[in-house]
Amino acid sequence: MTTKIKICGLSRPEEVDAAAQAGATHIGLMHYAPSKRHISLEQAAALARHAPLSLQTVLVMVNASAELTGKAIEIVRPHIIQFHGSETPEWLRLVKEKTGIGVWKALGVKTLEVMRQSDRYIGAADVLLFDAPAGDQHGGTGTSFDWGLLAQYDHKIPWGLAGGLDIANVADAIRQTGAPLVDVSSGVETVPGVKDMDKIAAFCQAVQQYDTARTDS
Ligand SMILES: O=C(O)c1ccccc1NCC(=O)[C@H](O)[C@H](O)COP(=O)(O)O
Repeated sequence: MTTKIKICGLSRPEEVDAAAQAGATHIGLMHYAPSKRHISLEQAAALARHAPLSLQTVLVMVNASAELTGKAIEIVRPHIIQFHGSETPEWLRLVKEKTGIGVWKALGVKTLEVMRQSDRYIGAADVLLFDAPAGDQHGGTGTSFDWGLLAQYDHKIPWGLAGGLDIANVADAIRQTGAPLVDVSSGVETVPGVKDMDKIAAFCQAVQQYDTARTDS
Protein backbone atom coordinates (compact mmCIF):
# COMPACT_ATOMS: atom_id res chain seq x y z
CA MET A 1 0.00 0.00 0.00
CA THR A 2 1.22 3.50 -0.82
CA THR A 3 0.83 5.97 2.04
CA LYS A 4 -0.43 9.38 0.98
CA ILE A 5 1.65 12.33 2.18
CA LYS A 6 0.39 15.85 2.89
CA ILE A 7 2.92 18.61 3.50
CA CYS A 8 1.02 21.42 5.19
CA GLY A 9 1.57 25.14 5.61
CA LEU A 10 3.50 25.96 2.45
CA SER A 11 4.15 29.59 1.51
CA ARG A 12 6.71 29.60 -1.32
CA PRO A 13 6.74 28.07 -4.84
CA GLU A 14 10.05 26.31 -4.13
CA GLU A 15 8.37 24.51 -1.22
CA VAL A 16 5.66 23.28 -3.61
CA ASP A 17 8.37 22.09 -6.01
CA ALA A 18 10.18 20.29 -3.18
CA ALA A 19 6.97 18.53 -2.10
CA ALA A 20 6.22 17.44 -5.68
CA GLN A 21 9.77 16.23 -6.33
CA ALA A 22 9.79 14.26 -3.08
CA GLY A 23 6.57 12.44 -4.04
CA ALA A 24 4.07 14.10 -1.71
CA THR A 25 0.46 13.66 -2.78
CA HIS A 26 -1.09 16.74 -1.12
CA ILE A 27 -0.03 20.24 -0.10
CA GLY A 28 -1.77 22.30 2.56
CA LEU A 29 -2.29 26.06 2.16
CA MET A 30 -3.26 27.80 5.42
CA HIS A 31 -5.71 30.66 5.37
CA TYR A 32 -6.18 31.44 9.06
CA ALA A 33 -4.78 34.77 10.24
CA PRO A 34 -3.57 33.67 13.72
CA SER A 35 -1.45 30.86 12.20
CA LYS A 36 2.29 31.37 11.65
CA ARG A 37 1.68 29.72 8.28
CA HIS A 38 -1.14 32.02 7.21
CA ILE A 39 -1.04 33.18 3.60
CA SER A 40 -3.43 35.46 1.72
CA LEU A 41 -6.00 34.01 -0.66
CA GLU A 42 -4.05 35.49 -3.57
CA GLN A 43 -0.82 33.80 -2.40
CA ALA A 44 -2.71 30.53 -1.94
CA ALA A 45 -4.20 30.83 -5.44
CA ALA A 46 -0.74 31.46 -6.93
CA LEU A 47 0.69 28.38 -5.17
CA ALA A 48 -2.29 26.26 -6.24
CA ARG A 49 -1.73 27.35 -9.85
CA HIS A 50 1.98 26.60 -9.50
CA ALA A 51 1.38 23.05 -8.22
CA PRO A 52 1.83 20.23 -10.76
CA LEU A 53 -1.03 17.82 -11.46
CA SER A 54 0.57 15.21 -9.20
CA LEU A 55 -0.34 17.32 -6.15
CA GLN A 56 -3.80 17.81 -4.70
CA THR A 57 -4.17 21.25 -3.15
CA VAL A 58 -5.80 21.44 0.28
CA LEU A 59 -7.01 24.80 1.55
CA VAL A 60 -7.03 24.80 5.37
CA MET A 61 -9.48 27.07 7.23
CA VAL A 62 -10.65 27.41 10.83
CA ASN A 63 -14.24 28.34 11.72
CA ALA A 64 -14.48 30.68 8.74
CA SER A 65 -17.75 32.41 7.87
CA ALA A 66 -19.84 31.15 4.95
CA GLU A 67 -18.91 34.29 3.04
CA LEU A 68 -15.15 33.86 3.53
CA THR A 69 -15.32 30.14 2.78
CA GLY A 70 -17.14 30.77 -0.51
CA LYS A 71 -14.76 33.56 -1.48
CA ALA A 72 -11.71 31.43 -0.61
CA ILE A 73 -12.90 28.48 -2.71
CA GLU A 74 -13.66 30.79 -5.63
CA ILE A 75 -10.24 32.49 -5.51
CA VAL A 76 -7.97 29.55 -4.64
CA ARG A 77 -9.88 26.78 -6.48
CA PRO A 78 -8.42 24.02 -4.29
CA HIS A 79 -9.12 20.32 -4.86
CA ILE A 80 -10.03 19.95 -1.19
CA ILE A 81 -11.00 22.15 1.74
CA GLN A 82 -9.85 21.05 5.21
CA PHE A 83 -11.88 22.38 8.12
CA HIS A 84 -9.71 22.58 11.22
CA GLY A 85 -12.06 24.16 13.77
CA SER A 86 -15.40 23.15 15.25
CA GLU A 87 -17.26 22.92 11.92
CA THR A 88 -20.32 20.66 12.00
CA PRO A 89 -21.22 17.73 9.70
CA GLU A 90 -24.14 19.84 8.41
CA TRP A 91 -21.73 22.60 7.39
CA LEU A 92 -19.47 20.13 5.58
CA ARG A 93 -22.44 18.64 3.72
CA LEU A 94 -23.55 22.09 2.64
CA VAL A 95 -20.08 23.03 1.35
CA LYS A 96 -19.88 19.73 -0.53
CA GLU A 97 -23.32 20.19 -2.03
CA LYS A 98 -22.67 23.79 -3.13
CA THR A 99 -19.11 23.41 -4.42
CA GLY A 100 -18.52 19.73 -5.23
CA ILE A 101 -14.95 19.90 -3.93
CA GLY A 102 -13.40 17.40 -1.50
CA VAL A 103 -14.14 18.10 2.15
CA TRP A 104 -11.88 17.03 5.02
CA LYS A 105 -12.42 17.48 8.76
CA ALA A 106 -9.62 17.64 11.31
CA LEU A 107 -10.32 16.42 14.85
CA GLY A 108 -8.11 16.78 17.93
CA VAL A 109 -7.90 13.38 19.61
CA LYS A 110 -7.78 13.13 23.40
CA THR A 111 -9.86 10.03 24.10
CA LEU A 112 -11.48 7.05 22.39
CA GLU A 113 -14.77 8.92 22.82
CA VAL A 114 -13.56 11.55 20.33
CA MET A 115 -12.92 8.72 17.86
CA ARG A 116 -16.44 7.36 18.42
CA GLN A 117 -17.98 10.81 17.96
CA SER A 118 -16.13 11.17 14.69
CA ASP A 119 -18.73 8.79 13.22
CA ARG A 120 -21.14 11.74 13.04
CA TYR A 121 -19.10 12.88 10.01
CA ILE A 122 -20.10 9.76 8.04
CA GLY A 123 -21.58 11.00 4.76
CA ALA A 124 -20.21 14.51 5.43
CA ALA A 125 -16.39 14.31 5.43
CA ASP A 126 -14.44 12.59 2.65
CA VAL A 127 -11.47 12.25 5.00
CA LEU A 128 -11.01 12.68 8.75
CA LEU A 129 -7.62 13.98 9.82
CA PHE A 130 -6.82 12.91 13.37
CA ASP A 131 -4.52 15.50 14.96
CA ALA A 132 -3.21 16.34 18.43
CA PRO A 133 -5.60 18.43 20.54
CA ALA A 134 -4.33 21.99 20.12
CA GLY A 135 -6.65 24.23 22.16
CA ASP A 136 -6.84 27.78 20.86
CA GLN A 137 -4.10 27.13 18.31
CA HIS A 138 -6.22 24.49 16.55
CA GLY A 139 -3.29 22.82 14.75
CA GLY A 140 0.31 22.96 13.61
CA THR A 141 1.73 22.61 17.14
CA GLY A 142 4.25 19.85 16.46
CA THR A 143 2.83 17.70 19.26
CA SER A 144 1.55 14.16 18.92
CA PHE A 145 -1.13 12.16 20.75
CA ASP A 146 -1.73 8.58 21.84
CA TRP A 147 -1.60 6.69 18.52
CA GLY A 148 -2.98 3.63 20.31
CA LEU A 149 -6.42 5.28 20.14
CA LEU A 150 -6.32 5.09 16.34
CA ALA A 151 -5.11 1.50 16.27
CA GLN A 152 -8.01 0.46 18.56
CA TYR A 153 -10.62 2.11 16.39
CA ASP A 154 -12.74 0.55 13.63
CA HIS A 155 -12.51 3.40 11.09
CA LYS A 156 -15.63 4.02 9.05
CA ILE A 157 -14.39 7.05 7.09
CA PRO A 158 -11.12 7.34 5.12
CA TRP A 159 -8.63 9.00 7.46
CA GLY A 160 -5.19 10.45 7.97
CA LEU A 161 -2.77 11.00 10.86
CA ALA A 162 -1.36 14.41 11.81
CA GLY A 163 0.34 15.91 14.85
CA GLY A 164 4.02 15.93 15.71
CA LEU A 165 5.13 13.71 12.85
CA ASP A 166 8.73 14.02 11.71
CA ILE A 167 11.43 12.16 9.82
CA ALA A 168 12.37 10.04 12.83
CA ASN A 169 8.89 8.92 13.92
CA VAL A 170 6.75 8.75 10.78
CA ALA A 171 7.53 5.12 9.86
CA ASP A 172 6.75 4.01 13.39
CA ALA A 173 3.54 6.06 13.34
CA ILE A 174 2.35 4.25 10.21
CA ARG A 175 3.39 0.88 11.62
CA GLN A 176 1.51 1.48 14.87
CA THR A 177 -1.65 2.98 13.40
CA GLY A 178 -1.89 1.71 9.81
CA ALA A 179 -2.46 5.33 8.68
CA PRO A 180 -3.22 5.52 4.94
CA LEU A 181 -2.28 9.23 4.91
CA VAL A 182 0.22 11.22 6.96
CA ASP A 183 0.29 14.98 7.40
CA VAL A 184 3.24 17.07 8.56
CA SER A 185 3.96 20.73 9.13
CA SER A 186 6.34 21.57 12.03
CA GLY A 187 8.42 18.44 11.44
CA VAL A 188 9.68 19.69 8.05
CA GLU A 189 10.42 23.29 9.04
CA THR A 190 13.52 25.25 10.00
CA VAL A 191 11.40 27.77 11.96
CA PRO A 192 7.59 27.93 12.17
CA GLY A 193 6.27 28.88 8.75
CA VAL A 194 9.46 28.18 6.78
CA LYS A 195 9.77 24.75 5.21
CA ASP A 196 13.12 23.01 4.82
CA MET A 197 13.48 21.34 1.42
CA ASP A 198 15.86 18.64 2.70
CA LYS A 199 13.46 17.77 5.52
CA ILE A 200 10.54 17.53 3.07
CA ALA A 201 12.61 15.10 0.95
CA ALA A 202 13.72 13.07 3.97
CA PHE A 203 10.20 12.86 5.39
CA CYS A 204 8.77 11.56 2.11
CA GLN A 205 11.70 9.14 1.77
CA ALA A 206 11.05 7.76 5.26
CA VAL A 207 7.42 7.06 4.30
CA GLN A 208 8.37 5.56 0.93
CA GLN A 209 11.07 3.33 2.46
CA TYR A 210 8.57 2.06 5.00
CA ASP A 211 6.04 1.34 2.22
CA THR A 212 8.67 -0.55 0.18
CA ALA A 213 9.82 -2.61 3.17
CA ARG A 214 6.21 -3.47 3.98
CA THR A 215 5.52 -4.57 0.40
CA ASP A 216 8.67 -6.71 0.27
CA SER A 217 8.02 -8.51 3.56
O1 LIG B 1 -0.32 24.80 10.84
C1 LIG B 1 -0.96 25.65 11.46
O2 LIG B 1 -0.43 26.70 11.85
C2 LIG B 1 -2.41 25.43 11.76
C3 LIG B 1 -3.09 26.38 12.51
C4 LIG B 1 -4.44 26.22 12.79
C5 LIG B 1 -5.13 25.12 12.31
C6 LIG B 1 -4.46 24.15 11.54
C7 LIG B 1 -3.11 24.28 11.28
N1 LIG B 1 -2.42 23.32 10.55
C8 LIG B 1 -3.12 22.27 9.88
C9 LIG B 1 -2.43 21.01 9.58
O3 LIG B 1 -2.99 20.21 8.83
C10 LIG B 1 -1.12 20.62 10.24
O4 LIG B 1 -0.34 19.99 9.29
C11 LIG B 1 -1.40 19.63 11.38
O5 LIG B 1 -2.07 20.32 12.42
C12 LIG B 1 -0.12 19.00 11.94
O6 LIG B 1 0.79 19.98 12.35
P1 LIG B 1 2.21 19.58 13.00
O7 LIG B 1 1.95 18.94 14.32
O8 LIG B 1 2.92 20.88 13.13
O9 LIG B 1 2.91 18.65 12.04
